[in-house]
Amino acid sequence: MAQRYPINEIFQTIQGEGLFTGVPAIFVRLQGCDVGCPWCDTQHTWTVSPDRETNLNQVTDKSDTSDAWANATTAEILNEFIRLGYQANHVVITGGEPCMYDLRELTQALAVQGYQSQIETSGTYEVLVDDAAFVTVSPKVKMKGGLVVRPDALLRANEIKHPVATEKDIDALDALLAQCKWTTPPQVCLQPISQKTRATQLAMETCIARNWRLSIQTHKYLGID
Ligand SMILES: C[S@@+](CC[C@H](N)C(=O)[O-])C[C@H]1O[C@@H](n2cnc3c(N)ncnc32)[C@H](O)[C@@H]1O
Ligand SMILES: Nc1nc2[nH]cc(C(=O)O)c2c(=O)[nH]1
Ligand code: SF4
Ligand SMILES: [Mg+2]
Repeated sequence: MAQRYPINEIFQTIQGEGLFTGVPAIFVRLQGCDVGCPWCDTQHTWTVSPDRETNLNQVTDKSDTSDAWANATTAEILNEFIRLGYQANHVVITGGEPCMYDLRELTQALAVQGYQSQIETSGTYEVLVDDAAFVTVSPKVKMKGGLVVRPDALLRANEIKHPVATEKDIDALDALLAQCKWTTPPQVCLQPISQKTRATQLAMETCIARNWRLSIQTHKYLGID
């Protein structure tokens, strides 16, 4: 039986974060996350509630954020891109926590159809994706229930996009980086949490000192999805 993915929303916009900032992208947001970051900007995706299941056309290009979700196969997801006339060839799979699901079928099909896929993950689950997928791991400092960033997820990362509020977040990142033995180290980006002035200042200063990249959530400054 074909794998199904719980879809919170599908929409086309500009990638607002990380190394691909500015790239037109189709976003596929999956429902479900048990990491519980207190500052998470997508808390409506945390719970997969059976009584909030709906049809796929209700969650594509939806105008508001909601916890409604639709189960869809890879073929149905790809058909939605065509039906909606999307032109972007970069596809961002995010959530929620997309790596709660086996993403190999979806990312392999995207590659066959000529799309480049990018996964946004916290690194708390095994990253099951096509070899060609670009993986962005966003480690979290203190996670609920003792969840940790998996070393294998960090090793698969093409980019580490670390959320920053205070110095302790930089220290936690340094400790993580010291543990990993990469042959090609991933790009490190610092992303200030919730556009806070102090966090942005700290992230900028640290990026300059370490030669890292600053990732501001440009879509929030632009007022787009
Ligand atoms: C909503 S998460 C979904 C994907 C996955 N669960 C993760 O955490 O990477 C997407 C990205 O948004 C970041 N993020 C979430 N809330 C944020 C906030 N308030 N300020 C800055 N970044 C935030 C996360 O760290 C992650 O890089
Ligand atoms: N424009 C835009 N860029 C993004 N980059 C990562 C996002 C996410 O929620 O994972 C996101 C998002 O929600 N919107
Ligand atoms: S892991 Fe991602 S989706 Fe889950 S709570 Fe944290 S920021 Fe939100
Ligand atoms: Mg977002």
